[in-house]
Amino acid sequence: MSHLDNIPSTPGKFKMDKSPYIHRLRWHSSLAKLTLWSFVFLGLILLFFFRSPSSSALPSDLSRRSLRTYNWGGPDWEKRVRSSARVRSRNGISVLVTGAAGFVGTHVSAALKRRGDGVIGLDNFNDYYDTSLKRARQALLERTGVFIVEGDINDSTLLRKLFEVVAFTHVMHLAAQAGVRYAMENPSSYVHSNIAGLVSLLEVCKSANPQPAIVWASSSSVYGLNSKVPFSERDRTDQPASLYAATKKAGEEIAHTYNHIYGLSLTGLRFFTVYGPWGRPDMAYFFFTRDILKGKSIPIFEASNHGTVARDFTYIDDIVKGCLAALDTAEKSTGSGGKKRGPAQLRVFNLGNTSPVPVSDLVSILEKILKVKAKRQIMKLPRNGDVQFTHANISSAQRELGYKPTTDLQTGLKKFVRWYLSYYSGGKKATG
Ligand SMILES: O=C(O)[C@H]1O[C@H](OP(=O)(O)OP(=O)(O)OC[C@H]2O[C@@H](n3ccc(=O)[nH]c3=O)[C@H](O)[C@@H]2O)[C@H](O)[C@@H](O)[C@@H]1O
Repeated sequence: MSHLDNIPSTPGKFKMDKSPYIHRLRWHSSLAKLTLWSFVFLGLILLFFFRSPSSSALPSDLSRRSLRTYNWGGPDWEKRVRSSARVRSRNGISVLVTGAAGFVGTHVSAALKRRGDGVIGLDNFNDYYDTSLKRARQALLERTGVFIVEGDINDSTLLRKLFEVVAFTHVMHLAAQAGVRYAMENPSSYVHSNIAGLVSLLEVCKSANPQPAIVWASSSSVYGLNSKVPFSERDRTDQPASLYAATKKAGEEIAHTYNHIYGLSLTGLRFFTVYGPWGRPDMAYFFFTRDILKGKSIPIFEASNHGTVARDFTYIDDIVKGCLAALDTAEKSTGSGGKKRGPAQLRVFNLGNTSPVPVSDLVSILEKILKVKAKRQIMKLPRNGDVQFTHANISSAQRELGYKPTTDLQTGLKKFVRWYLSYYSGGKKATG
């Protein structure tokens, strides 16, 4: 019997003894043991959080994933950061890319590096989906010379350290809790990443000297119940249909505040259902592919009265071009030392494809490419945040960013499937 077995788990486990004296003695000794073990336990927890001076300790009331600790710091680490952030082309920029092991983050980081910009990635490698895919993306970036620092955007000590080591000219902020439906399961992770994380990042950016210009990922979901099509940046965005959308909308308002008070240059990009190679396994096109190949049935949502559900699916390469153009046209922030010195740029752009495709057509395209008939299971659109359709008006991005999507869904899905088959035939399994 282990000595741990003596510790009562609940006061209810105490039995009444005949002698009140013996009872009191036992009670006192048990209480002493309980106190002792409580201290030992508390000590262990504190040791866990503070064992390294360069590890981050985060408030415990946030999401489960934020309790992780990360190791960073030291001369070797700083050397890697500097080398990765070194600008190698004339007029190049140095960019901190948050969410660099994510789908869009990986593609944007690689594209920036390819043209000679300095890039440092930051990612917390959370387990919202298969982390081995994130690690594979990390390995891919490492081969191109991009170092991803492991850490959370809520860790302001780490962020400040990064700005101390590198005078970033730009921040490409892509770290977020993504996914529309998962917000019902884990609401706090959306608040943690998309609101608290954004504020933590902007706080450090506003105090940096020089302040960087920031481009960040908003979402088409901010249009929510808006029924005016195509969605224009001027349309109302005050009817979000999911908590995810609400946190992205909150992000846009927070961006306004930091622009207004501190002179930060801020550009929000409303992405429309981005897809492509190295994509996110939680997205429909990805798990439809997996399940069609497995012979599993796939749920296809349909609105009431057999209404079509459609998305303005946008190919990753088009999105990357939009991101780079947003960075290149971003004006400098105007503040310094946390003080605004003049008005600064504040923009928001739709980055979509401008041709919505019904989800059932997406499935037909996949069937053709995979040469497998899907087991379609038509379901009512769940009332958990999904909107019936999205459709981007991109004239503003076209005018100011030179943004012009060129990949249709069929071409883009072919490229995705080619990647999917080669990635998962290389011994990797699509889990889920
Ligand atoms: O555009 C955006 O801003 C958003 O795009 C996607 O959200 P969503 O369009 O809902 O993408 P999927 O989850 O891949 O769904 C695509 C379509 O398939 C439908 N769907 C989804 C899941 C399913 O089981 N069946 C089904 O028919 C959805 O209703 C939707 O019309 C991303 O997941 C969000 O992170 C992103 O912010």
